Amino acid sequence: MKKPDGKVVLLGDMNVGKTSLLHRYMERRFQETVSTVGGAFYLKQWGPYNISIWDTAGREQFHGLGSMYCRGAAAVILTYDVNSLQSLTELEERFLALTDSASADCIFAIVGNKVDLSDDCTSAPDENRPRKSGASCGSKVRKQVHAEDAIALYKKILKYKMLDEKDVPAAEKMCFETSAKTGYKVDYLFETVFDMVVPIIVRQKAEGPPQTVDITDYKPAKRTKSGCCA
Ligand SMILES: Nc1nc2c(ncn2[C@@H]2O[C@H](COP(=O)(O)OP(=O)(O)OP(=O)(O)O)[C@@H](O)[C@H]2O)c(=O)[nH]1
Ligand SMILES: [Mg+2]
Repeated sequence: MKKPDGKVVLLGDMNVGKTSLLHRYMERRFQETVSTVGGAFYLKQWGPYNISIWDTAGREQFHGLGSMYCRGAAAVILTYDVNSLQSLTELEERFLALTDSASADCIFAIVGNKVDLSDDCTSAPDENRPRKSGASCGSKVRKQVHAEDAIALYKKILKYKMLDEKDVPAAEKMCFETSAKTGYKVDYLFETVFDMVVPIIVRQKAEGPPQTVDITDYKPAKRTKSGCCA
């Protein structure tokens, strides 16, 4: 297997459609999924580079693995379901801290999936009315999360990472709405992210492997009978 040059990780609550987005992009179809256990990855050739795209489990019981998958990541795709405000809230409360192990110049994309269930309900919410889950809008449900909510989260992420807005891609560019079911904006999402990841890969390669000690390589010195080291 070719060694990946860079890493992109999908994070987000269970059921938001991370696996379905990856299937749609890599296999060009929408198929029934089972809830992910642990994590899995695909390799994507992008120009001269191999990019690994990691699909992680949203289930709480696998939460501890998240920061391991994020280690050294050049991009993190934070995914929510546009019909679940809770799934957006979880990104900030549960998933953002997992990205501490990502590359220092990691880019963040925020993706609202399942727009096919509500895409005729894009008008701004009535601020005086609570956002009721499942409220009807024509034949579809009213969207619970709007583009401005995702943009607000992006700005919170910048604060959390202590990044200046002028040094990173604009929020409007990094917040996407997709449908893994219809394929809406799925290619656009991944390809925008891959293009942005290339300069990070180039820098990571120029700097060489991270200066860390691999403790699995450690072999204790042989002890002689007298207790001194050989
Ligand atoms: N209508 C619609 N359903 C979707 C879409 N994407 C995913 N689904 C459905 O939502 C459910 C969950 O999708 P998954 O891709 O397994 O979700 P996940 O985020 O990988 O979930 P975990 O692996 O548990 O973290 C499945 O029944 C999918 O068929 C979409 O864009 N539109
Ligand atoms: Mg999954």
